[in-house]
Amino acid sequence: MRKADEFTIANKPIASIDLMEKAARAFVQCFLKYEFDTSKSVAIFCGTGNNGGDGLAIAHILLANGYENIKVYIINFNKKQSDDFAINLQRIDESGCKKVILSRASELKNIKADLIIDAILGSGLNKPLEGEFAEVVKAINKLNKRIYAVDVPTGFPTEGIIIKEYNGIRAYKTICFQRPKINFFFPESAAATEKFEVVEIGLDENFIQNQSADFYLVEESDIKSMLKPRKLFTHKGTYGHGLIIAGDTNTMGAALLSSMACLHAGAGLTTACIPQSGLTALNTALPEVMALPRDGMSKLDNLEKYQAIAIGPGFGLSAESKNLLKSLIEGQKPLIIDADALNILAENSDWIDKIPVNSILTPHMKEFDRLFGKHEHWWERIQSAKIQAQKLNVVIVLKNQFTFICLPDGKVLINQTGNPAMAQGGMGDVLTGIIAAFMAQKYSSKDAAILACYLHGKAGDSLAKEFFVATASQVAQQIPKEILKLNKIY
Ligand SMILES: NC(=O)C1=CN([C@@H]2O[C@H](COP(=O)(O)OP(=O)(O)OC[C@H]3O[C@@H](n4cnc5c(N)ncnc54)[C@H](O)[C@@H]3O)[C@@H](O)[C@H]2O)[C@@H](O)CC1
Repeated sequence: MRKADEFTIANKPIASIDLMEKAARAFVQCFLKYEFDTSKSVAIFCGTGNNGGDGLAIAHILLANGYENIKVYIINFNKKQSDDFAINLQRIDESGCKKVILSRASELKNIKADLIIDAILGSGLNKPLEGEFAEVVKAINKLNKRIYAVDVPTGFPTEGIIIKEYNGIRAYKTICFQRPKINFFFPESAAATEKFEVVEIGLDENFIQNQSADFYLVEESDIKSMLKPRKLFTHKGTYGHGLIIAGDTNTMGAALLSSMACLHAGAGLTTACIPQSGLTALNTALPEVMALPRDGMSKLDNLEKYQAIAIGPGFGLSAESKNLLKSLIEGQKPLIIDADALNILAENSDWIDKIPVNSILTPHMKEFDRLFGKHEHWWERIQSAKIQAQKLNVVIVLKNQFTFICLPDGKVLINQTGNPAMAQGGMGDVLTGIIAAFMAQKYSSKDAAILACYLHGKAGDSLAKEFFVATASQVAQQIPKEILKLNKIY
């Protein structure tokens, strides 16, 4: 972003002070959507760099928008001011806005504000907060008011390790500029901000898009361009055959959910490879799905008829399950490996290097750590996932609120769809079934993983508008509706 900022200033007819003004306007426009009661008092805490400069510009724009009770607090601990901060300080002085300059944290007393805007430090943070900065932030957090952070909560690193003892601003909402910061996608960011919203500030988009980066956001436009229409004269054979090897006596539901998702995400044929004990349940719940009883089997024949093979949901850890997984790994056909199959792999780590290339692994955090070692921080976990995806030549779908799709070329795609209404058992089984459906339809492993993660989350997002909780079966059934919204041409 810093490079984009410099490029925009150098190549577009815009001075850096005007870019700051644009950023401040974008912040205020977003802020006013939520805080339209202009009788509220607002305390704006400003550092003396460009983040603080934004804060000052926000103050005079809020004044112009009817907020009368605005006070800026200048955190003057660094003593050095950026040029644009200095210009905006002069503007604030001319506007007559109330201003307090703080040279020490202890001078911060008797703050009576309904709302707080944090513009002390932004993306320029270069080390964790300490000393006076840590003290002043502690005092601001203690006020227990709704805090809106400008671009980044003070003390929160935009990338890299987020320390466990996070001592920065605890914002209600962060309104950030042009692109979300990578670290907002890690669960540890919950300590720094409850929500974040991205606003456009007019940086050069062509420049940003052409930058080489390790992290990419999955956008709806990517999904639209990937989805293939279902054409006239096609038949079930056109859309491939997915095999779901899943379920055990007490976990048959996982096999049903996965198979149901494979069906709804468009595989031409779906076969569930389950224990005999699940046949009645399968035939009753999903008459479209075929059954392949696997009792006593340590190897499956005729695998060439399946275009996608998923293994793991509710699969169990029995000797029989282990033998079956081993034979499939030795078969060198790409697999979708989930849940218990990942746990079996973790117990047999010498198999990991033999996973067929172009396979897709779908671990959640704990499964990932069981496979590849314990990680204290999400940043480190993602770095490991990147390395492993490259080394093994597989796709690793690291599941969380925001799912990271790590590709064999070292890129990491971030899926932004999905929501807490989906926090319920069975969701992972459904995701596995959707991936299998796209693999069956001859999408590459990469595209199948991206499409499945996006549509799975999108289905949950649609359901969350209507339901407090979205169940895994509902998500599976919602998938064809989501595909239709994005791909209407027949
Ligand atoms: N392209 C962009 O992203 C734009 C950025 N703007 C603003 O500019 C901000 C970045 O501004 P700056 O680079 O001036 O940096 P900041 O304003 O974030 O920080 C100011 C200075 O504080 C010092 N500092 C860093 N860590 C510290 C610590 N732990 N304790 C004490 N001091 C510390 C550093 O010397 C740093 O340069 C962004 O967050 C955003 O708010 C906007 O004005 C417009 C455009």
